[in-house]
Order: sequence, then structure tokens, then C-alpha cells
Amino acid sequence: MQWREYPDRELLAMGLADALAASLKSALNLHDTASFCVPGGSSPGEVFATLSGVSLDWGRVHVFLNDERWVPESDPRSNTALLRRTLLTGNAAEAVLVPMVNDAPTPEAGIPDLVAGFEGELPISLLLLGMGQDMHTASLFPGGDRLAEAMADDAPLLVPMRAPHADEPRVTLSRPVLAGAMETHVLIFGDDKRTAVERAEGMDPMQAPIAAFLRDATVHWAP
Ligand SMILES: O=C1O[C@H](COP(=O)(O)O)[C@@H](O)[C@H](O)[C@H]1O
Repeated sequence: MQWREYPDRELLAMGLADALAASLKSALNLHDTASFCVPGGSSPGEVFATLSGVSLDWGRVHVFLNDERWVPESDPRSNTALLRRTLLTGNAAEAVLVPMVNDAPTPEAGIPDLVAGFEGELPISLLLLGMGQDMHTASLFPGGDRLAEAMADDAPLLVPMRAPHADEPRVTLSRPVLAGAMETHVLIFGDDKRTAVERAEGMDPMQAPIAAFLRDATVHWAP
């Protein structure tokens, strides 16, 4: 694990957006398309907004979420709506969005149709993860009802997840899919999350799911 520390969140957004743009350009030099897997939640908005202004061949970038809350896009908690507002705009409006949610009533009912959209997208070219204070990442929650299935070596691509501290049912990419990414970055803010990452490093990923991704990751932190 490598740390990159920034004096404030604005500088982090600029530095991380630069690093992600450079990685996307490198991936596009080698392949026809690049898959870019990103978190939702409250942390990445400014990074996405900065990145959306970067000039690159966005039409060859396929964007998808680490995980999604099983809510319609009209819901304020929709990660897809966050992506559309902040990343898939400006220069990046040309990027291709791979859906992580559909109109089915539950993740279990919706997943079979979603899986088809991921054909040709793996391994992930560039992965950005967030993390909650409880050390969950994507929707791999400690205490999640299907965490063991999602963390297993033979896990399916997408796993439904319900957890005590998740407000709604979720769908998440599984641990082996995320861990297979060619390059991994983690975005966190604040002293509490910094301490959580430092603690997670030696922990069992079933208690601290972020631990499964730290070894080869660059962690970007600002106060
Ligand atoms: O619920 C989620 O939480 C994590 C962390 O979000 P944050 O609000 O603490 O930044 C996020 O990475 C994940 O994608 C999201 O669904």
C-alpha cells in the first residue's frame, strides 16, 4: 500500500484526477477500450467533476460503479445519478455507462440482465474505491448477509447485499472481480478514515473488507 497525502480536498481532487486521467490514457494506448470502475457515496464528487473536464478519448472509456443502492435514479441516494451529474458530463459525457441497476423490484431479480452488460469489461483497467468508517468498500459490508459469498474466490460477478447499516438493498461487484483490477486507488477523507485504513491493513477481510484491496493500492488522503 502506498499513501498520497494532500493538504486539502481541492488539491486531492486535482492530484487524483490527474493520476486517473494518466492511467486511462495509458490503458487506451494499449487497448481499444478501458474499463473504469468507480465508487459512489459522498466522497468522490469533486474528483469526478475535475476528471470530467479532462480531454481524453472518453468514447472509449466504459464506466461502471463498484456498487449500487437498489433505488431508482430519481432517489437522492442513487450512485448512478451522482455519476451522471458529476462524471458523465463535459468532456466525459462521451463515456459509456455500464448499468448497475435496473427496474426489477430486487437486486436478485435484476442481476441476470445486468451481468450481460459486463461482457468484455474485465479485468477492470482502473479501479477507484471509497471506504466507509466501518471499513466497508463497494457494498462489501462487515456483517453483510452475503459477504462470505461475495468474498469467495469463486464469487459471481455481482452479488446482492443487505446489511444492518445499509439503508437499502445493494448490488456489489464481488471481491475477486474488484481485486483483479490492473490498478487500484482508494479515496478517503478525514482522520477517522485514515485510522480505519491503518487498522484494516492487518485485519481479516471478513471484518474489514477494504483489507482485501490494500496491498497493491495507492490510498489518497486529505483531512
Ligand atoms: O455506500 C457507499 O459507501 C462507500 C463510502 O461512501 P462515503 O459516503 O463514505 O464516501 C462508497 O465507497 C460506496 O460506493 C457507496 O455505495
